[in-house]
Amino acid sequence: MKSSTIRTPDAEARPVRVKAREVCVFYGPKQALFDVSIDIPEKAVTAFIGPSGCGKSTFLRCLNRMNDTIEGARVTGRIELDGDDVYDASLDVVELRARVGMVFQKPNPFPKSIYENIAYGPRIHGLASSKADMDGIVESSLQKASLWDEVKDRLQEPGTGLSGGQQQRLCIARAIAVSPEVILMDEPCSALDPIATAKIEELIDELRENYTIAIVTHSMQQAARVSQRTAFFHLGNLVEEGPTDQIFTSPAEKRTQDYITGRFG
Ligand SMILES: Nc1ncnc2c1ncn2[C@@H]1O[C@H](COP(=O)(O)OP(=O)(O)OP(=O)(O)O)[C@@H](O)[C@H]1O
Repeated sequence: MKSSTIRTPDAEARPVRVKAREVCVFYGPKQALFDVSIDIPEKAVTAFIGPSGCGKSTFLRCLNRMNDTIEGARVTGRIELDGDDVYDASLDVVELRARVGMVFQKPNPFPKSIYENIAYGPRIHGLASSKADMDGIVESSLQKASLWDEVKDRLQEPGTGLSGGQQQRLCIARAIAVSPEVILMDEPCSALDPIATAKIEELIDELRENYTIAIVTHSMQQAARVSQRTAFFHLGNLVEEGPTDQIFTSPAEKRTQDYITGRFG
């Protein structure tokens, strides 16, 4: 596939980082996704919305092969990251998951210190050649996740001792620490209170300057606040996708209109 660009409402055309074509997913005999094709541009947030069970998380997990970990799951079609076939048999999946990081619904820090939560990934990927190097990666990752000031004096304390919102920012810092190109977020605020949610949304907005972000959200308000592009899924189909303001104000499809006006969902 040729490289291309895509327009986001805030800026000039952005290069496409992730290309999915005719992606189908099966869980055993049951088909959960039907021929999903989408381009995801860099330095923008793409939101996946739609009613429960429509396949948003399933599709997100295709992008870094997290579905490989689900027994009976099968993916067909093609997904490219910067032109590389994500499902190529010779591709190193551990490497892929460093390039395409993931943040989950419930914050899931390792049962280790705050420092170790960040240092673990860079260590296994050989990204630091000295203790000073590693200290630098830990600090800059926590800075980028807007957590440094809150934890700099307690780096040796357990990550699990932080508040829910801090834990989620720790998980974002952990993803950032291995220098990903893409960050996937699966309802990253669903376990958080409104103040912690606002902080994460602010952070997502900052992160998009440097990363390609795809986020699954149940909240249309959140999609409208944080994303530049929105994709609406229904019953395993990608119904339509486009600039967020267009999807919310003048969608092309009646099903999208019905969903965003609360007629179902
Ligand atoms: N591990 C699994 N095994 C079998 N079926 C699954 C599995 N995970 C998801 N499914 C099914 O695939 C379909 C899509 O689920 P998915 O979780 O991707 O939807 P979703 O839009 O993210 O839903 P929600 O918003 O409720 O999280 C659903 O019918 C679901 O039951």
